[in-house]
Amino acid sequence: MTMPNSEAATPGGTKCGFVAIIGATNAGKSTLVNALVGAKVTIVSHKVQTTRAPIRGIAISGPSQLIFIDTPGIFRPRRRLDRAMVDAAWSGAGEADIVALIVDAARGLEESVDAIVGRLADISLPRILILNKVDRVANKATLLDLAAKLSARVPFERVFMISALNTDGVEDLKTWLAAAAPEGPWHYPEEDISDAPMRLLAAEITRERIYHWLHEELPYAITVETTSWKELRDKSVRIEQTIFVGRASQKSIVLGKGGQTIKQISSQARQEIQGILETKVHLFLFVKVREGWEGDPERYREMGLNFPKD
Ligand SMILES: Nc1nc2c(ncn2[C@@H]2O[C@H](COP(=O)(O)OP(=O)(O)OP(=O)(O)O)[C@@H](O)[C@H]2O)c(=O)[nH]1
Repeated sequence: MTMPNSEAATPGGTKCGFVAIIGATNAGKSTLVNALVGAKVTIVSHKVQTTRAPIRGIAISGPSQLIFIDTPGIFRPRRRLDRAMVDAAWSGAGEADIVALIVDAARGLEESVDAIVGRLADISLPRILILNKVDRVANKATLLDLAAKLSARVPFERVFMISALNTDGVEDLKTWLAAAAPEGPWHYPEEDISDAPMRLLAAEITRERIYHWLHEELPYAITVETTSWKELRDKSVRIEQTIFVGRASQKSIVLGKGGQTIKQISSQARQEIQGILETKVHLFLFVKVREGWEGDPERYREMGLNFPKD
């Protein structure tokens, strides 16, 4: 494995593994990475300063640093942004040390899983299969059946049956990944992991809240940037963020009637950021129209994506 950032080396016996998490929408990728990363929330951003694919989280297990590469769960991309994200996902998978396919065991072998498995066969890297949501499967024999069907399509080094939500089996998975990671220096210095990306994490939290409230009304991607971060004397933190939308009509959707929507988004995002920082947070959100950004290669680069050619 190449080590572009050798300055981050931790001397003696360290391991560092890139794990690409591949799965259909709703398979539980975020829940799993959050469970693996644990209380020590690190990078959970689509926009980390990396030349690799976007990173969803970093976990430390003994001498091993595990870096989870994000894969958006869109496998029928129509828009340019979606295509860029899917391309990033697959190129990320190609650069990883291990590819982990996560499947919603309660839904079984649906079409989207089938499509992913078909493409997985082209990647000549160690693969593992993670059957998630086993808490929702009453008949455990169906799990073995599903594992057998998927393994017949493409061989896996190992099959894990977990519940990311209850964290059942997550520790075993983490221990296995940590042992399987190749020897080498850590890619990210520990202090970088916990400090620098907080601005990105905070932006991501707001973006998630916007999607939560508006995913049906706002089919277009929006971006959020943390523009200011100040620690005040009373130890509280004042954060300013700008939400970029593609059109004026989207701006009014984000604001909502009488500013009600943005108020909800702001309040929930503030509480979540507050929970992570463990200090009082003042969050100020601004909405700006940035027309035509979907056709602007620079914006893609900012998000760590390549601009897809048609
Ligand atoms: N019952 C149960 N629900 C789960 C489990 N893991 C995840 N979920 C739920 O499944 C839904 C989707 O989980 P996410 O982690 O957002 O899935 P994702 O794969 O990251 O989704 P995308 O980012 O949209 O691709 C959420 O409602 C989770 O709470 C699990 O082990 N058991």
